[in-house]
Amino acid sequence: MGMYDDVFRTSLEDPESFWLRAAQGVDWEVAPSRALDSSGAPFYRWFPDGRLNVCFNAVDRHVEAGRGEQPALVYDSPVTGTGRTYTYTQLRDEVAAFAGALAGLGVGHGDRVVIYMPMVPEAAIAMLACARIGAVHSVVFGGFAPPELAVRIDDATPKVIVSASCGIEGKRVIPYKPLLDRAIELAGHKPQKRIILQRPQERAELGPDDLDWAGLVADAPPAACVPVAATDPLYILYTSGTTGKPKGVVRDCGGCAVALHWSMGAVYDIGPGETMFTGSDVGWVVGHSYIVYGPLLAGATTVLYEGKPVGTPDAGQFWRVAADHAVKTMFTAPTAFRAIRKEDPKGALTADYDLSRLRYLFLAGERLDPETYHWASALLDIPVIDHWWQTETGWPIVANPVGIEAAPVKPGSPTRPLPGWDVRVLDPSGQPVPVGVDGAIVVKLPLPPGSLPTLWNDDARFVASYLSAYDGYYLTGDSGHLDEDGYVYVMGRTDDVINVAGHRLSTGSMEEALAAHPDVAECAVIGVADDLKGQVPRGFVVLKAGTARDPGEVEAELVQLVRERIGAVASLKEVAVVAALPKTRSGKILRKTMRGIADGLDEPVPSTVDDPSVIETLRPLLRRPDGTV
Ligand SMILES: CCC(=O)SCCNC(=O)CCNC(=O)[C@H](O)C(C)(C)COP(=O)(O)OP(=O)(O)OC[C@H]1O[C@@H](n2cnc3c(N)ncnc32)[C@H](O)[C@@H]1OP(=O)(O)O
Repeated sequence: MGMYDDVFRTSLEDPESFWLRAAQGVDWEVAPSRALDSSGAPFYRWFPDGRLNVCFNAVDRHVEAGRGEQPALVYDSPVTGTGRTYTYTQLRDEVAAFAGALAGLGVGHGDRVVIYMPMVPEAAIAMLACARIGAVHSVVFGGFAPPELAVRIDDATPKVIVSASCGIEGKRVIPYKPLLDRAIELAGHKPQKRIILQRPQERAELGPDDLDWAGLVADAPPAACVPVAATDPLYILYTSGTTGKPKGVVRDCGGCAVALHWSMGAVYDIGPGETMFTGSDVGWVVGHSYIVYGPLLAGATTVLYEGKPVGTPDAGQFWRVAADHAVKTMFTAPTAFRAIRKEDPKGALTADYDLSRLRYLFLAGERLDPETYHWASALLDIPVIDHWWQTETGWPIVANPVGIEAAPVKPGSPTRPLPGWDVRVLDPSGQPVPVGVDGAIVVKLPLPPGSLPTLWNDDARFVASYLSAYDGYYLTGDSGHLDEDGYVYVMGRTDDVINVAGHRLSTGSMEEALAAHPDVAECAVIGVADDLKGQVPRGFVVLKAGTARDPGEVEAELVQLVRERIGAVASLKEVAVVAALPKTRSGKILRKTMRGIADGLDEPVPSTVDDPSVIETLRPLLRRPDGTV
């Protein structure tokens, strides 16, 4: 039996000892006497009597251990032509100062702070500063439009919002202040203050409730780390559900610190002094876990990159970052590699850089297609590791744990479940499906530390969304199968959530946006396969009877409407006005059938269809975006 089998078995047979041992990798104010509290099942709590501070673990303890001069965070920004390295001492001082500024505004233990920022070091500093004083941050991805930000403000009810004057998207400067002002206007909850980081590319005009980051920090006394309960929330991160209202995934302090610290060694093979580069955004869980908390908890160096894989200015930037900062482990989404490959099919730009320190490429966020896997493997000649996880889980469920024991790779599979994750595949009646047969991928409860204990202020939705489909199991919402070696194959979603360039988006919320147009009677949004982004949404609308508008005009307005309501990141570029949508006799729109036809599958028309001719009329339009056959 191999090392992986041993560790995996122990983690499931004796989780108590396994996770208490892992907890020793973290510094505690009060060490936990036990790992798991099941008394409130299905609500589980990890390290119930432990007390710690996550910021202390991510920053201060490395200074105290004598590594204050080691680089902690490297900011690399081709879009501004600037960069900066923060040592652990410098990072501690900046975080303590900003934490002092927040405390001066009355932010304390349990208060929420929304962070709406581009990829600047101050985003990570703000997150760590919240953790330092026991406040709960909620980072909102900068690509979301004001209505999406407003919904999150209303749910998290923050005392303070931290933002910046602008973000930079390639060559475009995007002023953030008007977006923030609009969101606050739309929200019912009004935060007391907004702190704005002024950037030289576009300065914001500050109003009476706005405070300038630099001025505030200059006058702030540094704040000390406040120990909190391991079960206290560290952050809330919203993720798309099937309806328009996003789900506020809660992460607790103790579980997050222990699991991320453990994963840094076991999964990513990163230890103190080594460098990890995660090409993502702090607005996603990948950014929370593996740009900010994971590498810092491990005492490693993290690279925070403000740029794109291509176009800022070229497809060699990931290689430049890897070479310049002696990166050992790189982590990004498959889309980023598909974009690089499209620009530089032979990977010729790698020749310009010394990649001898790069040991691993990790990919996640969407399905890794075998073609991209083979291309990256051949180009880099290092292990390319597909892994699968979710905002809810906080760290990987399935991966090839190179820090424990590397398993043979099977392209198309992220390998086997990691220790702590008891993954099963079930049929609709709750029975395990045979090897090779697709079903719902679930995880037997309790989930390991670091995964969501609940949804913010919504225990009922937590149970309804994740725990009610199969008693005793967490429903991942992904479908797939296991093979004879226990390898997991994740094939798609079981709901209407789609994955566009590694961004999880709700077709339901796009439909809500389309339905808000005064000329739209009904609509459907489906995700269709896309060579670059994995999936892209396509919208189909039926106009209200008697509408005399030009369909092309309405289509363009609808594309713009989704951009304004959800954000450019939704990437809804195609909306078609149609005469009717295919439905069952009971009136349910046949989205799955539409999806199958659009993806070129031999999709059977269900016997419950009301009017088969509607599908036949739509078929050419579904197959080809321009309607040609
Ligand atoms: C494992 C758990 C998880 O799954 S957590 C989620 C992990 N996912 C990720 O890390 C995301 C990976 N994807 C990416 O980083 C990007 O999509 C990459 C690959 C870099 C490509 O970026 P880009 O060329 O901008 O395409 P895109 O599809 O992301 O963007 C579509 C439109 O949205 C815009 N956008 C994007 N980000 C922002 C932002 N922060 N602020 C404002 N706008 C943004 C883009 O500019 C683009 O706009 P447009 O349609 O071209 O006008």
